[in-house]
Amino acid sequence: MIEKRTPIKVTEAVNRVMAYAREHTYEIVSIEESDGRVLAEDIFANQPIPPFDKSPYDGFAFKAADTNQASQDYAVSFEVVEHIPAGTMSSRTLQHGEAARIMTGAPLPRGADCVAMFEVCQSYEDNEKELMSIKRTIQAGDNVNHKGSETLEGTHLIEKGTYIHPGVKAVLATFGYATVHVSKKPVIGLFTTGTELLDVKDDLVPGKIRNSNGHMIASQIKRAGGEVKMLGTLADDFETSYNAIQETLHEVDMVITTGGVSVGDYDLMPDIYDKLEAEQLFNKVAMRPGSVTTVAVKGDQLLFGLSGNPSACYVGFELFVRPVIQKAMFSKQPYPPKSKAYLTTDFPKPNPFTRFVRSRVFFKDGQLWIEPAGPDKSAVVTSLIETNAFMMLPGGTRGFKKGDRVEVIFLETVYGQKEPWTT
Ligand SMILES: Nc1nc2c(c(=O)[nH]1)N[C@H]1C(S)=C(S)[C@@H](COP(=O)(O)OP(=O)(O)OC[C@H]3O[C@@H](n4cnc5c(N)ncnc54)[C@H](O)[C@@H]3O)O[C@H]1N2
Ligand code: MOO
Ligand SMILES: [Mg+2]
Repeated sequence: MIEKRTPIKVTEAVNRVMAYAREHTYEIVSIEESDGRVLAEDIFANQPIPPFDKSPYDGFAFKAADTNQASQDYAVSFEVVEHIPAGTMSSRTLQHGEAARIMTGAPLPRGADCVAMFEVCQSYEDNEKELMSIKRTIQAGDNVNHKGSETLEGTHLIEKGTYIHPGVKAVLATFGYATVHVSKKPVIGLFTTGTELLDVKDDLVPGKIRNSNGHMIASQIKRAGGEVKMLGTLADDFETSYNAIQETLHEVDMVITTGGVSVGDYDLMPDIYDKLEAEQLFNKVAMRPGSVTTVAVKGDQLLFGLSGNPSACYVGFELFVRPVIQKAMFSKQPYPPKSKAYLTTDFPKPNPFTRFVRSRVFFKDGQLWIEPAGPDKSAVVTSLIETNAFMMLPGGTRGFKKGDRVEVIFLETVYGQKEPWTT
């Protein structure tokens, strides 16, 4: 008699796993190497932006009050007493009737309170003196980027847990962060299991297949932000598999195995978990594919027993492993974002369990549409080519029609959402 497994809801399974998700430690990397990493520190403005009153235009700086009498019929003249390129502080204080020729980004000279663009000024020379005239009034503060007008010193600007993208890097550079505290990538030990598995370099032989899960999951780990420790393929032999898994526990933050979690004669993972004295959080989830996904915990270390079937394996990773990796990296939004889209085609299959259909989501005419990416079978690998989302169909439903609104879980995005979604 095989053991009877009791399926639990996906949401409950995710919650059980996330109860063991922990923030990891940090490491320091150069700003150049920080792309795609996650900030492990809050960033406060250690200076105002801009750090000084500066000109946003190429033009002239002067005292605005000097233009009070100016009009289309009456030009006010200034003597141009200095030139201020960007990067240079003026050494003098402007007096009434004096102007400084100033470039975009240059600091305003003392005594000046406005800037007029070249386009509204007339430059000329008289008696070897450099002069400028203007036929309009300018108000104090016009065309000045005031110190601190963008950001005051001390402002909390970037939250720990923020994904580092080009815009974040621009701000880090502004504040002089040559090195950045980023979350250390969690190291995930990855075993593939199955006597039938060949290496990617091997020629096919009868009865065997190439190991695709290893490369797929390694890539999913990297996409989720983790670091992979490839531990190779284990034949379906209890002792060698048990020893290999046991030995690796102290070298990695968590372990993923693929295959061997169902009820077959060579599905060894449940017994390996028992011998490891790891507690199984669940061994059956009310979902398709990936219903046999098993997660165990030894001490506080998570062991993910993903299904051997490629699509089930893929789905199991995104639902259960990805949020743990995200949490380890301080993400405040560890769950894949969810929205709704219009179904492009009939999907007549009934859904006894929550179904995660590997799908392609896209925009058309301002609406989000979703279509199944290929045959919806757990053993299928080719439907993963076009997959950038899951269509999540609730358990207990009887099939869907073209044009129905269905739920979408996005996979190809670095932005998650704060709340776990419910099925
Ligand atoms: N009597 C029952 N049989 C099965 C059940 C069940 O409930 N009762 N569940 C089915 C479901 S659902 C799934 S999913 C699979 C899960 O199988 P396992 O997780 O035990 O995985 P394996 O038996 O090791 O392999 C299944 C399948 O996947 C292929 N595979 C395995 N590893 C890889 C790899 N690295 N790369 C590519 N393909 C791989 C393997 O050759 C098998 O074809 O069990 C059902 N059976
Ligand atoms: O767990 Mo299986 O993937 O439901 O097909
Ligand atoms: Mg099996």
